[in-house]
Amino acid sequence: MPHVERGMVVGLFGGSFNPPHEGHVLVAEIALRRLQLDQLWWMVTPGNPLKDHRHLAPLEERLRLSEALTPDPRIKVTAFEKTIGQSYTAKTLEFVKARNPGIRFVWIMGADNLQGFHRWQNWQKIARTFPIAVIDRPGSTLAYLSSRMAKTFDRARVDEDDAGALAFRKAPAWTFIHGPRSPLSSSALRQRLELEKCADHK
Ligand SMILES: Nc1ncnc2c1ncn2[C@@H]1O[C@H](COP(=O)(O)OP(=O)(O)OP(=O)(O)O)[C@@H](O)[C@H]1O
Ligand SMILES: O=C(O)c1ccc[n+]([C@@H]2O[C@H](COP(=O)([O-])O)[C@@H](O)[C@H]2O)c1
Repeated sequence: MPHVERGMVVGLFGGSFNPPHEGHVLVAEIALRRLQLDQLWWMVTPGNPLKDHRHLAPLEERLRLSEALTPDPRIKVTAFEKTIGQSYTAKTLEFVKARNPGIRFVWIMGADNLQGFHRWQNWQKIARTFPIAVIDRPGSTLAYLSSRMAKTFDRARVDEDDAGALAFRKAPAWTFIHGPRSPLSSSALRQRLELEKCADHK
């Protein structure tokens, strides 16, 4: 787990990063700036519990590519979930919180994940324990209108103009951050790579 100093504000950005891309970097940059983070932990998951792992690249490769994409020293690329044997976010966050007293954490995710957040293990516990920042993504901008998470925690929504203080709010507290958006996705990149491979073999 990355080293932190007491009093820091740390964003936790979990993902498959299969492969990582500039859309992820944009999310990290927006989160660092708008949430006024001291650090952002780019947490490469051993495997999203809800995704098929057949096309998941090895963790070492996803780590290496993530590191190459993120020169900002405030971004700490880590795969500590593998070390602690965890892929459920609720469990990981419980562990992180217990190990780091005096640190303020914010969970960060793209707007597409807001739509399915109610299928995550102990999702309500996550939302009642950690402030959450949802970053806009093409195709999911209106997700907050329909998602179960947004409806359940409607009254805990914080105006994005106050995102800089989100880490200091008592959970449940969440915000939806609009701003520059990237249409990139790992699945599109994987598809393109497959097509290129097929073309090479012709
Ligand atoms: N272009 C993007 N804009 C905003 N958020 C994004 C973008 N791409 C990924 N994210 C967010 O980054 C986190 C990690 O995403 P992930 O590694 O699954 O990438 P992905 O591009 O969504 O992958 P896939 O296409 O395989 O589902 C998630 O919270 C996801 O919502
Ligand atoms: O804990 C869960 O049930 C859970 C279900 C789906 C996704 N997650 C986490 O959400 C993060 C984003 O996942 P992904 O695959 O969209 O990049 C990553 O850290 C996953 O481990 C967690």
